[in-house]
Amino acid sequence: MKAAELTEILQTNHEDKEKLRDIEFTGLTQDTRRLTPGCCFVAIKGLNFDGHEHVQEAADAGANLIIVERPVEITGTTTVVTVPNTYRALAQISARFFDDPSAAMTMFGVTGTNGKTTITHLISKILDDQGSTTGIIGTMYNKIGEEKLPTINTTPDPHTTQELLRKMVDQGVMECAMEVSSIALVQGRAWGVDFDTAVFTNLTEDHLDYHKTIENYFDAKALLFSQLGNSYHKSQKTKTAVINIDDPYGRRLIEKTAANVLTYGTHGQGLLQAKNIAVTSHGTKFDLEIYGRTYPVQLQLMGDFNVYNALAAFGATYEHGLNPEDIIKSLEHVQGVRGRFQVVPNDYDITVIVDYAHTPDGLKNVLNTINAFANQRVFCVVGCGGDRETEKRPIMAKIAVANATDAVFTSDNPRTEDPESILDEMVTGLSTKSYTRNSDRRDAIYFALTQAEPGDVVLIAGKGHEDYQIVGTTKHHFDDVEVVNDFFDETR
Ligand SMILES: CC(=O)N[C@H]1[C@@H](OP(=O)(O)OP(=O)(O)OC[C@H]2O[C@@H](n3ccc(=O)[nH]c3=O)[C@H](O)[C@@H]2O)O[C@H](CO)[C@@H](O)[C@@H]1O[C@H](C)C(=O)N[C@@H](C)C(=O)N[C@H](CCC(=O)O)C(=O)O
Ligand SMILES: Nc1ncnc2c1ncn2[C@@H]1O[C@H](COP(=O)(O)OP(=O)(O)OP(=O)(O)O)[C@@H](O)[C@H]1O
Ligand SMILES: N[C@H](CCC[C@H](N)C(=O)O)C(=O)O
Ligand SMILES: [Mg+2]
Repeated sequence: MKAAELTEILQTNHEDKEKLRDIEFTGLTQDTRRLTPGCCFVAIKGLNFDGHEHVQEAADAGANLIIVERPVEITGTTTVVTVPNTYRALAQISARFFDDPSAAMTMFGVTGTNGKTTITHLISKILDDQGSTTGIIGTMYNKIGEEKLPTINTTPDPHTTQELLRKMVDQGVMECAMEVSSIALVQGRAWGVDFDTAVFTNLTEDHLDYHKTIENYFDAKALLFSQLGNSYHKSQKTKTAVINIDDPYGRRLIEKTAANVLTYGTHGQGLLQAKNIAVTSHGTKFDLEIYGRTYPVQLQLMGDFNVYNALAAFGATYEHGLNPEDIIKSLEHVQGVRGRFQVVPNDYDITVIVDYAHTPDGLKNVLNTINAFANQRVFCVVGCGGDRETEKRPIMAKIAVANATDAVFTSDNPRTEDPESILDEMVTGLSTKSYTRNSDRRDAIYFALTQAEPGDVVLIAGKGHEDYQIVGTTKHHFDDVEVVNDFFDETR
């Protein structure tokens, strides 16, 4: 790529623009550990490292161009250019380097505390059923058609994102549903993506260790909506915001966007509404109303919260031009998303549910859904992740005690924290009689399953699809569903 192209997109002074005139680069990276000769290296200041301290390494390894945001000293002939914000520059250069793939397809960005993974999968399923080949970027994996690639973050860094989007376009993907986390929005990971549709699910307490206040957390989510249509991309696509109007933060978001807005809800407001919702142990029924027309819907997905997820996916794909009957048919066929209200079949008439609820709101919703059909005991095995916000710990424990007959507290991913200290924080203020505690997750699951009688429900919350447990800095293999199956294989 000719660096001269960057003069249009980078905020540099005249002198630096001149420097860019005659350079070319063959690759792009923000990590010296992955640098190839002839490439452009962008120095990022992270939480653990500062790329600016690695610029000499980059030059020595043969970088043709180095982008920085503060003065650096290097020996050698590599060209160094300064911009105000290297993360933004990385997003912009990545989009250009991969020839702006998001502009060549329909991009659905989904943000909110809970429901992102579910909604991206629903959108993808609806479109696949219409014969599309779709992509997904999110928590569980990045998906290009049938191919699933492992991922570290819910929303990858901008370089990885653009590289993925380019692969998608090259492989015939025309639509991509992408989870956009609040942390990613603050860090500018999604800057180079030209979204057509932005979906807002809900906003409740989460990630306060990172954002500090709920207002900052809201401001982060709002960036997806304020940036919609304000980008420097080549395309002139129509922009749509699909917003949950039952959520007070959703109502505030409407003011933040210049895009067309489709509101959805279940409380009698919204252009798109669900009415007469009935939850059973086999699924959820409701009437979907849009612009004065009503359609009956029978989801296999459980829980009120999945009605919201279905509305969000309906709204996004309806605005994309799909026929309501076709969308509903697809929604009705979805059996579930892995680790989200996943029922683990067994021969003992115990309803075992593995669910990714790892926030207070998520846990409350899942327990409410269970209580709507359960008529015997409800066990709730749950923990809270280490090196994450501590505020949610006692709140989640109280929700478990209040909404389950038997609360069993255990470890989630303790990471570098002491598992017993996390449990101490969870049970603060609770009577010791109201719960059982065992920091070994396998033992805690076995304990609940041993106690359970036919007809009881056992919810195992917090880790959903995860097939690992992070203890210290080591990732061990651990899979809630597998542990449940081991129990039934071994002990009965
Ligand atoms: C706290 C946080 O957000 N960290 C993210 C951040 O890492 P970091 O700031 O630690 O980066 P760093 O390791 O200090 O490196 C800084 C720079 O120096 C470079 N470097 C470093 C060493 C070297 O020798 N040479 C070199 O060039 C690195 O490549 C990098 O460019 O940038 C990385 C690349 O984008 C992310 O993978 C990483 O996410 C970590 C793994 C993480 O756990 N993040 C969580 C908090 C997160 O982002 N979660 C959200 C929400 C999840 C959800 O709700 O679903 C998510 O989107 O995943
Ligand atoms: N619309 C919703 N409202 C509230 N809770 C929900 C909703 N959808 C799902 N949940 C609960 O939250 C859990 C996580 O759902 P999902 O993975 O779809 O959310 P997410 O936003 O992708 O989460 P993450 O931020 O961890 O990626 C589910 O297992 C369920 O318990
Ligand atoms: N995206 C969230 C997921 C939390 C899942 C839970 N199992 C944990 O590890 O705390 C995070 O990384 O904070
Ligand atoms: Mg997710």
